[in-house]
Amino acid sequence: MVRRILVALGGNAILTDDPTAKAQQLALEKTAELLIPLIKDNNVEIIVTHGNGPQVGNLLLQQLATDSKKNPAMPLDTAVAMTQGQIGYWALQAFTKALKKNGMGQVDVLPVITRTLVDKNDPAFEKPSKPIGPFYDKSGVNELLKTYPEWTFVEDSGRGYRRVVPSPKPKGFIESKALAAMVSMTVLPIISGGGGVPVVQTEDGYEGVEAVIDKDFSAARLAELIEADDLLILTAVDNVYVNFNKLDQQKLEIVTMAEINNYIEQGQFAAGSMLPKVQAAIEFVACTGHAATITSLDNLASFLATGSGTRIVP
Ligand SMILES: Nc1ncnc2c1ncn2[C@@H]1O[C@H](COP(=O)(O)OP(=O)(O)O)[C@@H](O)[C@H]1O
Ligand SMILES: NC(=O)OP(=O)(O)O
Repeated sequence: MVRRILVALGGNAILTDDPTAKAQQLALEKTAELLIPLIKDNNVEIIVTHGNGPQVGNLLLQQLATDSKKNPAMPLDTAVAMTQGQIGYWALQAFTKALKKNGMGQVDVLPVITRTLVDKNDPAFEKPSKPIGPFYDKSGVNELLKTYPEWTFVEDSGRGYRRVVPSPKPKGFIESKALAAMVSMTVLPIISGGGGVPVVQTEDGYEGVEAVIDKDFSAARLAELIEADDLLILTAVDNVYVNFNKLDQQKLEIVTMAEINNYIEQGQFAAGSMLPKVQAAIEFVACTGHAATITSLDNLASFLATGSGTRIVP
């Protein structure tokens, strides 16, 4: 039986300390190599989705640095599509190379631009919560607020401040039939990057909106759509912790839905970073009865060998 795994790549799988294209491409090459043991000789097919928070925020800043009349900044939905294309292209190069090197050149890697439906009345439009772009210290934030007083910033898990934008919940995929049909042993789809381009329904179709969808929520929905056996959320930490970053922090290994919901009620997981991952994992487990795992790329080998990482089970 083929095991189907939806892999959601977090920011650090793509962007490390160096935001140059070259460094991000190299990071993705390393990521692709680390994912190969998952599929090689294991009768596993993977479907990859990825974040775009750092890249879409950086792209907006880059655009604001030019003459706005001659070269206007693109709206956020277009910037999401641009980063889907950007990261999709890098992933295409990286995964093709890794597959070929490991004797799986018959697999075609296929990144696609896709749209994700959101509700135009989602309250998230009034309450920006999705961190994008670089981290700032307090003085950097104050400096930016002089030019962009309408921007909102939040402190992000002890790592500094980041701009936040609206992040409505994904309600479905416009291209759902094509996405489901793409999954096979000879295609490695890179889909719904950056959560998908956010669109709302209009009388005659769909219209892009100013938002960035959380890729962990869209990953959970996507995993349900393609009937994945596993949802694997890869981020910078090997495990989810309670009392994170405190002296008595404790890593979670196998954790039931009841236990994890209890930790959510205690406020153990930071909004905009770990909370959406945990909530996305819960959604997948509740909907499918399968387990979901949150771990790091570096821990992948141990995950394969022993199932290590934080595994949320029914
Ligand atoms: N309770 C927690 N346990 C583990 N990590 C947490 C916790 N709360 C916040 N975090 C932070 O959340 C980060 C993952 O979120 P984020 O960086 O937004 O993800 P992504 O990898 O998708 O970009 C971790 O690297 C860690 O710094
Ligand atoms: N769109 C999104 O959730 O991106 P990150 O995972 O990079 O924050």
